[in-house]
Amino acid sequence: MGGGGGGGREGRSHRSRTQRKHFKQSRDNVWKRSKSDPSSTEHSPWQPFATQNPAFDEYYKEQGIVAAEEWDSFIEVLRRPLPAAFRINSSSQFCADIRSQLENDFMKSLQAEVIEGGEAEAIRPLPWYPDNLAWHSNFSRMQLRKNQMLERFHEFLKLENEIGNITRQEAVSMVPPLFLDVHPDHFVLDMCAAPGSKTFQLLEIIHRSLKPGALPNGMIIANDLDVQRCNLLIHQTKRMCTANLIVTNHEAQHFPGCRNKKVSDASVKEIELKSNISQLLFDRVLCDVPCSGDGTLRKAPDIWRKWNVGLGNGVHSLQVQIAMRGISLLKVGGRIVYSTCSMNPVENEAVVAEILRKCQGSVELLDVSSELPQLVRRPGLRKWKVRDKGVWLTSYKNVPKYRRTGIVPSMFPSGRTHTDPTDNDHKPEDVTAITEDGTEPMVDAFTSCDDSDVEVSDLPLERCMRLVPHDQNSGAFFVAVLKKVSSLPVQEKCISQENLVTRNDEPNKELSNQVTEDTNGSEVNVVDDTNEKFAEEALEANLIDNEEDGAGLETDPCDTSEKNESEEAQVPVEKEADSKRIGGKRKLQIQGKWKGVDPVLFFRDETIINSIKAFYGIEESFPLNGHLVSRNSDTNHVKRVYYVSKSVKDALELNFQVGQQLKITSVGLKMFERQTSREGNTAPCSFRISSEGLPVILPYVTKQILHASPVDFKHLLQYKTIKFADFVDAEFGEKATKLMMGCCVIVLGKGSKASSDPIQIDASTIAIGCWKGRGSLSVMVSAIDCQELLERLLIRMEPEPENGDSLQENNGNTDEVKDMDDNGKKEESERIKMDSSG
Ligand SMILES: C[S@@+](CC[C@H](N)C(=O)[O-])C[C@H]1O[C@@H](n2cnc3c(N)ncnc32)[C@H](O)[C@@H]1O
Repeated sequence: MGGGGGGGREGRSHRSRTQRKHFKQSRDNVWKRSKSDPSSTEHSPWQPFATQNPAFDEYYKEQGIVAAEEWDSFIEVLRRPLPAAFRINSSSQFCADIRSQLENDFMKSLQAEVIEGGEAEAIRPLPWYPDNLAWHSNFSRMQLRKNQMLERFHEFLKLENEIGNITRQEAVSMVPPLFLDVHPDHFVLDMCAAPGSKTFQLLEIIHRSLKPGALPNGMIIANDLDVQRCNLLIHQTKRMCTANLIVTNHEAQHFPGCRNKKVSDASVKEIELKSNISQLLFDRVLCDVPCSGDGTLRKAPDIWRKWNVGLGNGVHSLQVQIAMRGISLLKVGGRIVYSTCSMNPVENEAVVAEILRKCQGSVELLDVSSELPQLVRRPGLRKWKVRDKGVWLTSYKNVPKYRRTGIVPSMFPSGRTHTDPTDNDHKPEDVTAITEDGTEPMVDAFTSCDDSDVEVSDLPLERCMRLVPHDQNSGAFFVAVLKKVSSLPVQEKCISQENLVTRNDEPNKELSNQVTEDTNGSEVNVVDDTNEKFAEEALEANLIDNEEDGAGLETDPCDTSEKNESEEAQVPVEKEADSKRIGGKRKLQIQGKWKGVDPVLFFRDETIINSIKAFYGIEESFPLNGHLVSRNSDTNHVKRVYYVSKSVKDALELNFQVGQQLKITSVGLKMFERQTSREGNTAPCSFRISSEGLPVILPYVTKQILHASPVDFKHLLQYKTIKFADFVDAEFGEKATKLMMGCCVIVLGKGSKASSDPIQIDASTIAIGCWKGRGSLSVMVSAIDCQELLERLLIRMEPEPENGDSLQENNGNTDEVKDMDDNGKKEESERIKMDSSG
């Protein structure tokens, strides 16, 4: 079995409910106007969003991101709602089934529906995405919701999305992980990961093509600054059922290096041989930074109103800092992808150029034009201008002195400072008068500049790529792929973490631009106080959180919370919930080290572990010792035990050795859950195997496991509880009575007498957790997972009328079974108390 989706996850419904609030805070569906939107009132009729902004037009026309003759088609497409796109989870057990359903069923049945935009197909695979795994639908999300003819397709998307078999994600947002070239043994850092659609994609890649029960050697650390968005990330990635993920909550620009200084260089090798790691270094880094988000205008038309040049300018320096930290944590030879969903060269090419300058040859901007050849992309710009306070600036030397805290040299193509102290130290009166509030003047008489002054970068920035909406009816994105070819240049000064987290806001020129290699032992090494100050400007600039979450929103049947949805659009991503300004100083993490997050602890209670091993007959080849974690030091009260892969185990051990620098908000795959039963202590093992963990441990389970015939398996999913005497395969019922009281595993067998087959687990094996009570067997799988499994079984299984086991024939027996079930269910549900607290 694959690592993903198919096994089912009980308790998901509960999780969905509790997480819904956060999902409402995504940017999905913002074509609906919020009640809090000042341009809409409770009583006024709905008004379409204004999809224009003169400052936007002027800015991008001048930057020349598309040729003048293309402008009209560019802007026309940008004003249209974004068509929906989604990706099939390539590591899901049902990946091939779902692809075939799309290719053979929906592609044809949807064709008849009204299609806007004049495209030929209702849905089609994205040509540049491998293996027909990503799909474009010409229906917008709004159409999918409102059009009854599309209901079946919409229901399919919702269910498969919730289960984790597909992920709704904007097409262009799927591009950066593909260029990262991730392998299953890679350590990957996703620096700004929430809401997690790219993290999910990365997880799919490392989990692809694994044998049942096998885990990849690699792992992913998914980080986000925002605690609430970390919850979204956790919710999103839970659907993947992975033991190879750590979710952390740090400022990416200060992500801890976890270097174990106690390990002398001489002994590093020895420690590595013991399969520990002495430092967190990554083979791949995804740097999908916070940005102005104007590439998502089609999905989030509220950005039309909010857009101003300050958004991009304000976040440039933070973007540089985050990317530089990523590079310092990257292994030599490793790849980093820098991406934004903004079209603005100041957030894109300017950042890449600054990285290249800072790295002085230790990082190479890769030419990836031969990768994904069917993806239409535009080369990066080598020439752009900076706009500030209504003025076009072609070079830093034109920046008035009083603006030099806001506009930095790295925003310009040359990156040069031109530090002539007499330059431009006056405030142009007209500029001040018009643009004091930071917004763009509408009338722009004084802003023209001579194009002959425009700087041209001498760096190969054409290797960057910009995806524009009218090329392939998508959103916009910017991607640059870089390779670290040698260690970063070593600078004399290393600034400690303490210096970074508490300091004056005064720019410190001496410290500017210091970058040191993390392998040199500095914990935090991208230092630029000037940048820090601009990063704060970015916070004030009301940065736009520009990503889709794709997951839970759509699954909320009571989709009434317009307010929440659009309020989120107004909340700055960079609000830094945990940062406070005190007396002009900025302090991070003032709420203590853990900020309410309990540390992760290894679970080493041998009595419990041995009882689990003995009860389920878990083979020795499945490593349990050292791979189990919990958040509770009192093992008597541990309710859930999580499983971590070897790579994650190594990272956790390192984290202990370095004084728990990583603030971990989520780790591990829920493997065992304490289960209490009204029947008393009759169950010899108080932990059940959770549905998430089952696919991983299944090949190693030798006791408490039975094959059921397709018809009995289906009845279990349909009716949830069945008395032993009522199974169609009497032998199965008999064997079930002989199981020990407590949790057991029921595997879908192939024939009518499946109970007599030897149990063999392969990639197509379907299994569920059940509870063996005194008189019956009860399914321990959530309703939605039962529904999904049933639907998959119905598609997969051929009716076999002649042997009495066909699904059709079985459907004829429904009443009988249902009656039996109703009794059994009542009886059983009183006895089994799912332990969902704590
Ligand atoms: C463009 S979104 C990332 C989208 C995500 N990669 C995905 O595909 O779902 C940017 C994210 O950066 C986070 N963020 C903002 N500032 C950050 C910082 N200094 N460090 C880490 N994350 C930050 C925001 O909370 C936001 O979730």
